[in-house]
Amino acid sequence: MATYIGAIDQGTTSSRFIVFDRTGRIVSVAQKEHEQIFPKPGWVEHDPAEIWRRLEEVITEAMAAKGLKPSDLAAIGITNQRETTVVWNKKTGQAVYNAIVWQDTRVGDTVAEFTAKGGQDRYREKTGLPLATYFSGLKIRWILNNVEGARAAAEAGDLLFGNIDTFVIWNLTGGVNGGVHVTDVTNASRTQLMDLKTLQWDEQILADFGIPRKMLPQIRSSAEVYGKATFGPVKDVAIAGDLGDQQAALFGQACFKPGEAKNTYGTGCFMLMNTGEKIVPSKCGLLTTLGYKIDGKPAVYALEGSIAITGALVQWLRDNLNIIEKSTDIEPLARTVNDNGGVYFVPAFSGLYAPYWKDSARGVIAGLTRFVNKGHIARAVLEATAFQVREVLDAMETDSGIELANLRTDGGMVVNHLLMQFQSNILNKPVVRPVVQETTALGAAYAAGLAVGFFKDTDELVANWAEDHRWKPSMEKEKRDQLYHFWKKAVTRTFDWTE
Ligand SMILES: Nc1ncnc2c1ncn2[C@@H]1O[C@H](COP(=O)(O)OP(=O)(O)O)[C@@H](O)[C@H]1O
Ligand SMILES: O=P(O)(O)OC[C@H](O)CO
Repeated sequence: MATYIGAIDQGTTSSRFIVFDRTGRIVSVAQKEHEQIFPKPGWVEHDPAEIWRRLEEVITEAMAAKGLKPSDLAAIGITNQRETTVVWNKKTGQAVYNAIVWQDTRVGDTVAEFTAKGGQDRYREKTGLPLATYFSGLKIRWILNNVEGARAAAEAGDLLFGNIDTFVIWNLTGGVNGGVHVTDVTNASRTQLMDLKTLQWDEQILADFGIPRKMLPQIRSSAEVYGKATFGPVKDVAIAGDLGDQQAALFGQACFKPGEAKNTYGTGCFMLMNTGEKIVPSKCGLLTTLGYKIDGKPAVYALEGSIAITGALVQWLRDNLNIIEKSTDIEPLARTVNDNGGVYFVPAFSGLYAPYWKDSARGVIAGLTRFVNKGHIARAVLEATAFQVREVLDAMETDSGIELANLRTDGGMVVNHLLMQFQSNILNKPVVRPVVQETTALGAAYAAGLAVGFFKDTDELVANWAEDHRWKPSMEKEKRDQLYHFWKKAVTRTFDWTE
């Protein structure tokens, strides 16, 4: 009998394959980064063929490392960077253009055009989302309008659209030889093409954006069997879970009750609160989105605060300024100084997401003097994450009417003690990290395991959650208020930069 569950986590920075046991502990893991392609300012792309190759490599490596056979896995779940848009030819399997990554701002003009016609919130009631460069719908439109022959091929039924989940499942289940073309409600909710209530593609928005219905995947639940893997090391294993990565982290953190929330610190930062079967509209700049849907049960919704640039700013310091060699160097560098030296770094590299939704904002380093050194810059980089999370948490508490007793965290940045302590100080709340920090992959594994009966129910999953570390607030109110005041002031300096 199969003793494990596999999870593919295809993130913005890297791809992982993780094998979990029944208690949610990691048995085997392999991870590989892929190239970040920046063809022009504000453009961000990935090569879908490279992503698929990296996945083949990490699956092969993680299975081989522990001598695992396909029959050792009860099922595989998929989780993925959301919104990132791939359009490919279903006869050749080749993408017609690179994947346009969620952070890409190339559709800024189209957003402005649609906003001028009906306001930024014209699709909010139906989709939960404001018009912004972030979501997939306008990215698909860009490909159809700008890649030679793409629109005609799409209309002829030769092209398929998918977010990364769809592209991976299609390839994993046979590709040109009968791959299944599906997505789940959480991923579909990020396209701005799905109606939150009906959980179906919305014909009016498709017509407005000029997107042929036939290129879209079928929308399914997040936990059901979609097909079987055809790829060697996992051949015939059921593909049974699909969740966007932030929703997967909500699932992996066992936030199954309304009012429970998590915050994931990766390339960007994403706070999600479970709102149960209720669709809660936001008045404070959050998104209304799908939380998850278990097959045969009602959909569960969420409020989300999305921040585009958090860990990516650490990468930028490493790759573009070469101030550090690796991400972990930022903490010792930031510890060479006592405070930020008056520096505030607002990383509006992709405009500002929640709670502002301003595509035309661009990054700013404010408060520079000759006193400032690279230690202060490093500190300002880390503090930028914490300040942005404070803005989102304030919005979340107002929109939901729920005050969080503490903040459950996960993601690549939560190993950084300086950041987590500052986060707790600036929120004036305890910040908590669970034992298994790979909650994203764990959530996908949980969904797949529930679908095939490997796990009985969500109560069994709640019992797996265990606290690893807790940071407690230790900052005077006056100091906290002063820091936050200057952060807010620095944010205003980013507004309306592009014209
Ligand atoms: N010690 C650290 N301090 C601060 N940031 C870190 C540290 N280690 C990793 N990071 C950042 O965390 C991010 C990777 O987190 P991860 O959750 O793997 O991201 P993703 O799922 O978006 O690919 C990178 O942007 C990296 O810069
Ligand atoms: O790949 P991550 O973890 O940065 O997550 C990206 C988000 O899904 C974008 O919405």
